[in-house]
Amino acid sequence: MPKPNQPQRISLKARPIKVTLLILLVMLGITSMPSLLNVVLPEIPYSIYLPLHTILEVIAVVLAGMTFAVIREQALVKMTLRSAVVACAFFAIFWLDLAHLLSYKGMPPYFNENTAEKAINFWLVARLLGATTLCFVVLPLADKRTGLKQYYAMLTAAITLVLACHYWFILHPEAIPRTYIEGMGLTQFKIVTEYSVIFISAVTIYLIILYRHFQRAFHAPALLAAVVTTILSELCFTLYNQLSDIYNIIGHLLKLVSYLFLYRALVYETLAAPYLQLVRSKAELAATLSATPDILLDVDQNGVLHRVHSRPDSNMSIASTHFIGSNTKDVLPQNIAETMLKAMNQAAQRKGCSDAYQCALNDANAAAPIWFQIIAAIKPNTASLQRFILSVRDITAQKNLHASEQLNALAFHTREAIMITDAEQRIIRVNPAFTDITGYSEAEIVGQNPSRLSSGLHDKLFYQRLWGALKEYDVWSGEIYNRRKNGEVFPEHVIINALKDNEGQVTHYIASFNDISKAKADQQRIHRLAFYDPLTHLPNRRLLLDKIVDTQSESQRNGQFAALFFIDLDHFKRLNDSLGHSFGDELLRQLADRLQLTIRTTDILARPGGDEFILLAKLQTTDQTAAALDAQILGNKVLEQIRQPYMLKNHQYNITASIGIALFNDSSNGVDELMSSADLAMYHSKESGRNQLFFFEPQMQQKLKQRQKMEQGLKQALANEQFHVYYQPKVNTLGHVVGYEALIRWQHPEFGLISPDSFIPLAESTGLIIDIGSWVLEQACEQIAKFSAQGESLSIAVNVSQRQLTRTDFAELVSTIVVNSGIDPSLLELEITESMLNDDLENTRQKLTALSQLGITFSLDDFGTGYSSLYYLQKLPMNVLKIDQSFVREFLTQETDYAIVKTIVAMAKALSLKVVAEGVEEQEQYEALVALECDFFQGYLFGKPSPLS
Ligand SMILES: Nc1nc2c(ncn2[C@@H]2O[C@@H]3COP(=O)(O)O[C@H]4[C@@H](O)[C@H](n5cnc6c(=O)[nH]c(N)nc65)O[C@@H]4COP(=O)(O)O[C@H]3[C@H]2O)c(=O)[nH]1
Repeated sequence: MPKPNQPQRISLKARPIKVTLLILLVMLGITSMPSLLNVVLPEIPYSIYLPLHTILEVIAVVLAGMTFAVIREQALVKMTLRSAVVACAFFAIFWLDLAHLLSYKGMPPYFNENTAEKAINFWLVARLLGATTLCFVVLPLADKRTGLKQYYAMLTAAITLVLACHYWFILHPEAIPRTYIEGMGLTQFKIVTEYSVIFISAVTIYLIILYRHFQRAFHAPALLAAVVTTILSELCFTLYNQLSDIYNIIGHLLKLVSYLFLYRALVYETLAAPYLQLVRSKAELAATLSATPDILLDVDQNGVLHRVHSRPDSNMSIASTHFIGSNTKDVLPQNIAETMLKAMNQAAQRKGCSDAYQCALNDANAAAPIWFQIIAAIKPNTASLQRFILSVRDITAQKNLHASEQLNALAFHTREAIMITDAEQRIIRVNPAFTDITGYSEAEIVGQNPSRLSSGLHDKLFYQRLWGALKEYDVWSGEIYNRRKNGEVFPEHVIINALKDNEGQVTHYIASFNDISKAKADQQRIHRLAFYDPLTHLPNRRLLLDKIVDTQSESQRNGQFAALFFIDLDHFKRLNDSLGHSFGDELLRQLADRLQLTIRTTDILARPGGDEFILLAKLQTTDQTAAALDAQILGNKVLEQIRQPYMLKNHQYNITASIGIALFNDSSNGVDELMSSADLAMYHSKESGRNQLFFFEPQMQQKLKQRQKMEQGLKQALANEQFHVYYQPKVNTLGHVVGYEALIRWQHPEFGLISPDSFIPLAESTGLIIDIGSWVLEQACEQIAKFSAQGESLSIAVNVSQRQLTRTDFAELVSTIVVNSGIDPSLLELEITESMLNDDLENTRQKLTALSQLGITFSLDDFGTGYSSLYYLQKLPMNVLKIDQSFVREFLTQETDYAIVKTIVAMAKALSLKVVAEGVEEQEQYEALVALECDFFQGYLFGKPSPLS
């Protein structure tokens, strides 16, 4: 059965038609045989011929009429050019054949006397029209749609043709060329006309074959048979001589057969095809329904079930058939019935089909809800109650799949890059994060091997271990350096999982990774900050201590010596004070670079802070003397390098350093002890005139131990009341005591009386100076109060350390003590050394100003040993300048010292400051200083520092 939508090719498979064509060919052979053999066939008596002709023609006329009627009906439903032309042509053919039948010789007169030519004329026009129509019918053009107007125009033309034929053939036959002459037979005109019909039919056959691939609304094999039969029929009409000739009868018979074929081709097809289509559609529908997993319900607008279709194997089929006649509201769960109603309402509104509604059935026995999809469609041509076809589909699996797909998709779109490969390690999928991190789009990387990302930084062994772990444990995680599309190498933390099937065969590998460049950079930054000095990028104290411990254990193992060099720059502070901190920093940077180039790569140069550097050098010898020699050579090299001039922003600067060296070849001494040893040696080097190196020697050890003991004792000294304040008098030009300087002493139980020079730096470095300083201040204030109580207005000068001064609450601390003591603040003088004043001068100024507003006075101690900056004198609320005793000591013999003392006095006068000369030990010094207009004097000449009894 040809499919309705496929072109109907010419195929003579249709059996009856094949047989008919065969019979026709045989008939052609038989009928043409007498002509070919020149045998004269016997004539049929006209009395028999006429009724026979009449019967055949009546059948033909009826067929033509039926063709018109059926095609016309069809044309009114679906008007194409073909149906319109065939209907109108067969309307004309019906009338022309009828006229031919009625005007046949021997029939009652048809309007006037019948003649053979009159019947032939109607016949010829009908045949020509029939052949031309068939020729048109096969053209693809005939499939075009047309309208009623065109149809009626064609019908009018057909009627006009019929009327014109009647007019000419009945009233004016003489105007028509002769077709038959009694006794002579057919004229040339008649034969040519018949051949014309044959020619047109031959063209039709050609066209049928030409357009055989077109889909056409007729049965092509039957039409082909009709056209072939027409040709045979026409051939017969060219052969007869007498009207009652046997060819004439055969011709009429063939014409009838041709009409039957035509009817089959055009009419039967148009009637049968839709019916067959309907049958086919029904069968297809039945097949579709049996294949559909959906349950189909026929429900009316009230919700009453009329029909149910479900597959026999559906688990709802039995139950559903029981529901017929029931209302969905009564037999279905409420939410399902409501959803159905919603779908039906929407379908009714749309006059068609609803959306797909979803609802869940929460079955108590089921682990999860069962999901349904419901679609309603209006059932056409239903009576008063609107009916709907509802399709109910179980979409639970689909829903679950969708949910799991969504989950998968969600999991796939993480910030973590995901790469999936097949078992052959071909990448089959990557996620957007992969593209973000690597720069490769999915299209670029799919199909490639992951080695495309390789950085080349890992060796074969690395990958062997990776694949080994994957094989054994199905998982590997670690850090890999890979390469981005732009060539940049980046670290990633990756987890690779091997996925296996039921047989244990690897099907996929899934790698998920994070770009840890930033984390690594942060880690490095934190490491740098924690272990390196930000200025010089050298290891800091913490890292150095670790390295010392490592080196100590290494030395312990191999007995080789190592040396710790304490390198302290000489008078580095001067650089900061004169040129500023940025110059100081620059020098430290340059120095670090230089020393880095001087030392071996195995040596470690560190900067624990300030102007201090520590060098840890492995000496690679087990002999102490050789080690000391090596260390000395290295130390001198370092000193030499440090001594080289520095270019600091166009300023040439020279500096020296003092180095202390401690050797070790075991870990018997702790790191702290080792550091203290080197430190001590460095101090020794400083004490010995700087710019040199000293080894830590055993006798230094004694000092070191002493220092450690002092440090421990210092912590308890205040509580144990071991401190005492000594007072040294200050006299005026008349030699009268005008005040005292408070100088602390420490009465150590083991070491006896210790001078402040020995423990103040220790107190400074440990921070104990804060409490000690406050204690001295309290003592001094108490003493002033005592003087005042005795009626003596004597001032006391108290030394202030840098650590005290830098405290933010310094001013409050001092003022509280002063206020609590109830003394006249102007009797308290705070001594500040110039070297304390470089850091944050403004802050210091504010504190001193606050205290000076209280009445407290200030003196600048050790003036002349530092930069003797006028700037400080100008900025700070100073009252007194103290000339350092180093100038006083030899000023009478040393001209420069004399000049300095003289200048300082003159400068102080100019700035309205009082001058105190320190360390006056001789009468001559005193007199000379008086002559130089010094205001006050301190020294052993007037009294050593001692307790006031
Ligand atoms: N050769 C010689 N020396 C003389 C003469 N007259 C005084 N001296 C000594 O010179 C030092 C003067 O004190 P300084 O310059 O403030 O130097 C002080 C001061 O900077 C510091 N100091 C003393 N007591 C305190 C204190 O309570 N707090 C703080 N922060 N530092 C203190 O310790 C330093 C040393 O103090 P001292 O050992 O008491 O030493 C005192 C004093 O004994 C003399 O004619 N010849």
